[in-house]
Amino acid sequence: MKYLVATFNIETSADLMQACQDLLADGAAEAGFESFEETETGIEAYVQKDLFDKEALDAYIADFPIMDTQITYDIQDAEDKDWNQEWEEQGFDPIFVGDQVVIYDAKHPELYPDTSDRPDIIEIGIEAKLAFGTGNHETTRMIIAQLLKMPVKTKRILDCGTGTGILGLTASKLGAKDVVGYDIDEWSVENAKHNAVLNGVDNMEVLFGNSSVLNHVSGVFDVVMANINRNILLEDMKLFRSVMNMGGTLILSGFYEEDVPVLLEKADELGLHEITRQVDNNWTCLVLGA
Ligand SMILES: C[S@@+](CC[C@H](N)C(=O)[O-])C[C@H]1O[C@@H](n2cnc3c(N)ncnc32)[C@H](O)[C@@H]1O
Repeated sequence: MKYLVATFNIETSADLMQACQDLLADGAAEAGFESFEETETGIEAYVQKDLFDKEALDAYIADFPIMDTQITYDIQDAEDKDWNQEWEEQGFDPIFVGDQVVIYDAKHPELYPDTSDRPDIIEIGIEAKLAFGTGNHETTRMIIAQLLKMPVKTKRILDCGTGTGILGLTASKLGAKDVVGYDIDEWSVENAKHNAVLNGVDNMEVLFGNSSVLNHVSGVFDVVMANINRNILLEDMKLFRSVMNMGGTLILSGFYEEDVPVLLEKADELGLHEITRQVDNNWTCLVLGA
């Protein structure tokens, strides 16, 4: 897989730098970028060559939400290495969500968790490859934590932006009747399907595409989960709402605490109300009820 690396330079005042870095990362993510790293003068990020949407990136920069900010970037081929292999070789340590769920690297037996004293714990093996979702990120863990508080047994669950499939797999292991996941990244779709097989989950369907796939999914869902980013959530909340059943729940994450008001405003327009929220390291998870 060929990657490009971009070095973004942001000219702004010192007190706005962090906000600019965060916003730029959001915008770049929509143009296909991943693996963001803050530098002293901006950010550095990687993008798969065939996923790079230059037009979207340039449009975002041209219309950057913080005034009087100059953003330039330099982009070149990333060192040609097998990212996939490097990621897999590193492995990741088991990640516990409370004492009910543990996510472990299925490729690395030496990193398997010792759960002998917790016979009831739900174990989820993930081969992450390049997809997002090992439980290492606050947003993933918060959604799982919220899911654990809900009646999931026999419910229908939708996992938007499924990544490795981790949220859908957890729902399935909690006894969901069936799960539908989707992702705009083909690699993630393959990875989520693979992880479903790995975990013996046979009631999770994984679709390729954005929220428009929901127009072709029949029936409604009891729980809709989406860990994407503020702008996509704002765009897609109406569709999410349209596939929720009466009394259904929407769990959102992938945004910062300062984004809550605008998301709640949208929720209100759609007849959704806040049930609870969780914040971890400024990342936020909102649980909304119909
Ligand atoms: C932050 S990751 C979340 C992965 C996983 N659900 C988790 O919670 O760890 C966001 C995922 O959404 C996908 N994505 C980004 N924009 C999307 C869109 N418009 N529609 C569907 N998926 C999208 C990305 O490819 C990525 O896999």
